[in-house]
Amino acid sequence: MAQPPIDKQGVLQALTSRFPGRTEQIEQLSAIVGDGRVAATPVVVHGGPSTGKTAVVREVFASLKVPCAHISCNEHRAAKALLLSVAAQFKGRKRGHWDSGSGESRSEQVSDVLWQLPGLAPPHMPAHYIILDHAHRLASLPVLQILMRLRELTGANIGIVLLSHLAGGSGFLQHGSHNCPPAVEIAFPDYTDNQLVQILALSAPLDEVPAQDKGPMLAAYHAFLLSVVLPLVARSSRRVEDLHAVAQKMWPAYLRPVREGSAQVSERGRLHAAVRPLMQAYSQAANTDAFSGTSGSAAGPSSRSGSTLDLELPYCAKWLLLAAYVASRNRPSVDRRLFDPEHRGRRRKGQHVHDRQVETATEAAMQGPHAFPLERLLSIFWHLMRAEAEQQLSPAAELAAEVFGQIASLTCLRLLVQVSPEALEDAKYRCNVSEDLARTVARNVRFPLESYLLYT
Ligand SMILES: Nc1ncnc2c1ncn2[C@@H]1O[C@H](COP(=O)(O)OP(=O)(O)OP(=O)(O)O)[C@@H](O)[C@H]1O
Repeated sequence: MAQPPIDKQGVLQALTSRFPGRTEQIEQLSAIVGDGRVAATPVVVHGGPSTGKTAVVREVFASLKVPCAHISCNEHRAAKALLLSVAAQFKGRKRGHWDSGSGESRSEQVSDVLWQLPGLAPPHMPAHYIILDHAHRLASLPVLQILMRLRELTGANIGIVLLSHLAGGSGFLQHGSHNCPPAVEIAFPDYTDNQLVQILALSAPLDEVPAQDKGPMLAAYHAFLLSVVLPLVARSSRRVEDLHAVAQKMWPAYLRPVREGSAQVSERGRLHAAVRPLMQAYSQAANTDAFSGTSGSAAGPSSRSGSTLDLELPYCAKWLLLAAYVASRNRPSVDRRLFDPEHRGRRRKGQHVHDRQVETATEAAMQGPHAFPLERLLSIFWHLMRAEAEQQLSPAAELAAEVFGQIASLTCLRLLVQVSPEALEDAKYRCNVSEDLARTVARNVRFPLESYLLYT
């Protein structure tokens, strides 16, 4: 039976009211995938954790009824498993149900699966899409190149949407894959406080509130989010789920005076006083928690204890953190002196910190960490890795493969902060870890940090 035509305007309206703060992104994505033809270029949807990438992209596809396979690169990174899951989801869709791929023949070769694709998404039919979630985890793996060039390689009418914490232009697509076509980028910036309030207010517990009281109750909920939930949580986490969980815990206490008949819903001061003990208990609990407590404190992640990080961070992340620390403390002009073999040889003869260095170190400490482009971070990281490989302390090639995933993890932990999310080619980062912490990590991996800090 023929499908009724989609009311695109209605769909867009419904999507934008369902996802506050994402109107522009919904319109951009719908314009690309909504016309039934294949996107000429891959699409990279990028932004920090919990910025709505997965939810928005899935809903846009579902609402516009565009056929797609959704793959999480946290689960699948091997080419065969990934392609089998794509083929199974496309087949399941043809059969009218979704199939995660569990029943597929595991004896098939990658090439067998590839050649099934033109039959599942023929060139004369509407485009099918692969949505690759956490795509930065495929950076530097050959399967990413295959996926990016699927249409060219197989002739199937398949487009690709990559969801990632990193912009494609920031490097994860380019690294080792020069043949990839250029991508259209759609940025999902962090939400403002007002946008978070609008999002959280969508799930305000109003079901049991009589119709005539819903307006005042919703206004009270907004006030509650702004005066209780955001101040308590938003500095350590801006994840919608975290904020929502705290809102659920605190709301009954905030509303207790109204329930007991001792205050009106409009008496914000009295409602706030009722929830204050619970807020204090929450802050204290957070402060004694070595992880969330310090990240939520005014001092931020830079004050985390080194020993906690020693245990938590993977080896590759420690080297990235050290590279970031060096990048944020030294001026770019000293990189050549540090990493050029000739200069390095000279430095080895006298590794003491000279008087001038002590002065400039003090100046640098007063100025705080500099922002640096991703490209510079990677360059310093590769140099450190090369030095590490020379000393044969660890398998540097394996570390290199993990690098983009670890950058994303450090960004999630806010040890690395992306300071210019919109500027794609020159996305900039800042490393906020304290000197003590940097030294602890350096000691842990036996890295002579002192001799890499030239400052000027
Ligand atoms: N604008 C929004 N409106 C309503 N809910 C939202 C919005 N943004 C995020 N959410 C909700 O927040 C949760 C996390 O969103 P989602 O998983 O889409 O984020 P993400 O950017 O894909 O995160 P990650 O990169 O960590 O996978 C989901 O429950 C989602 O519905």
